[in-house]
Amino acid sequence: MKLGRLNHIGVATPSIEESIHYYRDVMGAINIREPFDMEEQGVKVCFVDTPGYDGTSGTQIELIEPLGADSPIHGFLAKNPAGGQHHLCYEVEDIDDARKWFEELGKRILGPTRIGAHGTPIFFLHPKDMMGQLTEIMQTPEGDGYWSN
Ligand SMILES: CC[C@H](C(=O)O)C(=O)SCCNC(=O)CCNC(=O)[C@H](O)C(C)(C)COP(=O)(O)OP(=O)(O)OC[C@H]1O[C@@H](n2cnc3c(N)ncnc32)[C@H](O)[C@@H]1OP(=O)(O)O
Ligand SMILES: [Co+2]
Repeated sequence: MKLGRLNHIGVATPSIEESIHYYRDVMGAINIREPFDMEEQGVKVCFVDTPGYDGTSGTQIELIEPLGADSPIHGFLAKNPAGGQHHLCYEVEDIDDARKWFEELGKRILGPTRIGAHGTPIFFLHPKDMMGQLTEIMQTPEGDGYWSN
């Protein structure tokens, strides 16, 4: 398996609205995308571009706020009420190959492969098997050209 780009840093927050003010007014972020709900994933999501992000490549901050009683990030926010760094998301060329790779290494995969916030297949790896880091693996969007260079 080949490690791809760091697509985004997931940052849990009790309030995306408050976090937008922070990234805009304290951190001087220029491009803050429209928040959107992902009910099936139990989160409201808002992407903040970091310098160098050009719409397809570069790293974004992915702000995530709990959505619904079953949100998977309630536990994290109970332990970290102000929020904070929640997960890292790396790109891969083929999500099925990557899933097989981690399964063969005995890493716990959290739930099924499903469609993530960028509209491509993703899965999560348990932090306890990944040096303490909740890790999201995401397939690079079609037509991106990253893997053919
Ligand atoms: C999909 C849309 C979007 C995208 O990019 O496409 C997203 O990224 S959505 C992100 C939100 N969704 C998820 O995080 C799904 C995967 N997460 C989970 O299944 C849970 O959050 C889980 C299992 C990682 C943690 O569950 P819970 O909070 O209920 O806590 P546990 O007591 O079960 O945790 C066990 C153990 O892990 C530690 N932990 C929990 N969260 C994290 C974290 N983010 N980073 C590092 N470690 C974490 C927790 O403290 C426990 O450790 P212990 O030493 O036993 O206390
Ligand atoms: Co994510």
